[in-house]
Amino acid sequence: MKRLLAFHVISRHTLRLHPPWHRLGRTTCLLLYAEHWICIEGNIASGKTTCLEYFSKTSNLEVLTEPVSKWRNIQGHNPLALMYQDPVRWGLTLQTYVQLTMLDRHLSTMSAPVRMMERSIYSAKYIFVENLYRSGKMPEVDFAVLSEWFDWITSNIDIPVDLIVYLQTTPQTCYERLTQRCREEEKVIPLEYLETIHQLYEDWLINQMSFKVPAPVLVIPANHDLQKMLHQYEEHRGKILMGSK
Ligand SMILES: Nc1ncnc2c1ncn2[C@@H]1O[C@H](COP(=O)(O)OP(=O)(O)O)[C@@H](O)[C@H]1O
Ligand SMILES: Cc1cn([C@H]2C[C@H](O)[C@@H](COP(=O)(O)O)O2)c(=O)[nH]c1=O
Repeated sequence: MKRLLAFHVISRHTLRLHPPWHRLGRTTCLLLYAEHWICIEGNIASGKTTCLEYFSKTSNLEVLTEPVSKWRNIQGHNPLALMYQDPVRWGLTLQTYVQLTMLDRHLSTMSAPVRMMERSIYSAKYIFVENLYRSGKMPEVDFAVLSEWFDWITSNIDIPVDLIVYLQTTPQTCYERLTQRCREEEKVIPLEYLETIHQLYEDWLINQMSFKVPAPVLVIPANHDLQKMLHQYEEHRGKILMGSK
């Protein structure tokens, strides 16, 4: 039992950064693989936070929401609002901070064997940085700096992801939910923006033709009303939490 508790506070990256982890007992090493890391992915306002909220009532499960509040307030500045106002000028600023805060989430000490996290360092790069760059709103040099940072992080630090749950919606549904949520910074978002983000997600996770997918993908259709969504989460509970069929 002691070993089990000890295991909970040792994450894989800690072991990697502080060798020699191979000296740990055999039991500990076996238990390492009992960890289960799930990332919930989807377009803006697709229902990720709502999904996390629902699963947060599950025992032995830790939920990590996106650090949006940090993106809206760093020492009194709002890089999220700045980016929407002037993406060419502030895209790098926001995305640098997103990358840092996502990495911090990935590396934070686990308090339960199952961890469910909203988005990931991967989608920040493959969806949002990529979108800024492809749409001509991120200068080439900014994209190069972010890309080198991302490549360094992902080749030198172990970022375990065991399952990606993709909440698949239409851009129109997200537009309606986003309008209803009414986050101040996002009032300038047009439907076309959500269409582009949607396509980037589809190419990454469904068509798997743009970037490496770091884990198996479970697709959950997410246009449905809340009741049906909760029903679907129950249906998929085993698959999501344990990776079982
Ligand atoms: N299945 C659903 N049907 C209708 N509205 C929903 C549904 N899921 C979430 N919402 C609402 O849509 C908005 C965005 O949901 P949220 O969970 O914050 O999305 P995300 O975290 O993906 O941005 C919120 O106002 C939320 O209450
Ligand atoms: C990861 C990431 C997010 N954003 C923006 C997109 C949205 O306006 C918010 C996140 O809200 P959501 O409801 O959880 O989708 O942040 C961004 O601009 N860049 C990013 O890398």
